Amino acid sequence: MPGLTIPVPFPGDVPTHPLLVIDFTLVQAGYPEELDRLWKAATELGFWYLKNHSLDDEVAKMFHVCAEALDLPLEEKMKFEQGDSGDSFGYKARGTIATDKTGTRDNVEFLNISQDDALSWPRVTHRTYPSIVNEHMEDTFVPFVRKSVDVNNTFLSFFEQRLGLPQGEFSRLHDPRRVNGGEARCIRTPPKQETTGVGAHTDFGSLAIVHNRLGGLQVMPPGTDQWLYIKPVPGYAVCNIGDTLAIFSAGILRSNVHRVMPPPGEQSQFPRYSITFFTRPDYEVVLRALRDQSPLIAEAAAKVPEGQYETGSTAGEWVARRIRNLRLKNREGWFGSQGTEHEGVKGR
Ligand SMILES: O=C(O)CCC(=O)C(=O)O
Ligand SMILES: [Fe+2]
Repeated sequence: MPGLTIPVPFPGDVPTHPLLVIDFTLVQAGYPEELDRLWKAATELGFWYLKNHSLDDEVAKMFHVCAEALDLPLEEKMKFEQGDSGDSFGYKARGTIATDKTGTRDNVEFLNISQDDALSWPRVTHRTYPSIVNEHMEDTFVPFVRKSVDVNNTFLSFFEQRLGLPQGEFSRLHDPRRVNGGEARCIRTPPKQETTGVGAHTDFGSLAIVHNRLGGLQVMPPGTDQWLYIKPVPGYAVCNIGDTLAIFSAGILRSNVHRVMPPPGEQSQFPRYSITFFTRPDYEVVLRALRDQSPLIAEAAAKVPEGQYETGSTAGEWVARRIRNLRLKNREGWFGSQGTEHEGVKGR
């Protein structure tokens, strides 16, 4: 299957950023040293490698089925396009969002399958998908979503405990039984690209688990202005914190800026696929720093300008607004004046 195995290794001569490696089995077992390292990763860079996540089989199937789905004729995929009204689920065609302040069009396409639709299958919660997705809901999407939800719930329980929140608070805000924005995403970038794939951004939701075979993902470490590749390591996922956890924790959990560039060196000759799972809060949850529930968060919130982490919006509205603002059709007249939708949490 083209693009799914690693055709050529990641080059040794491009600048990379090391990530802490977190062993999921040790997190589950509550090893204090592993938990300390996870906390360090989540609060300093907001990114870490995850090993022993036991998602390998599910991820292999996802790469396979997603490649087939993205191979469908454009006309067929367009029947499921996410549109310009802020919906995330469905197909996103190439060239529909800007990757920089001048309005350069992106060159990635992706397919987002809602967590709710996978978990309620065959009942539709949000929308329908191409038939190849439906055919593989039970053997591919549902198991991938279930296991990914479990991994992220383990992280959420630990973060809420370390933040001093009441037990079960993050589980309550990310309750899979309520309607939420969680989704599985399959991305494809064509080979031989020279421009940015996914522009600089922070993630809209709470947590992401990214599975990469080819390079391309880059982070800008805090306090620098340099982009560095995150080297894909076979069997390791890359996890990162998104904006909604940064908001709930008044910035204690770090949502760091990242982007996707063409794979480096010889890898650029191949199409790039990536598979991500995003956990997002339930639609009805109001996004604000949870200062009244944790002295630690109250202390952090007191150090930033009043209202910085008070969005006044529910997660459903807030994420939809961020997505709407990305779509080029909604952005006429933006370029040159207002910048991009990529500057992180600024009370939007
Ligand atoms: O493709 C990747 O490596 C990461 C994609 C990403 O950052 C995103 O979809 O938010
Ligand atoms: Fe991202």
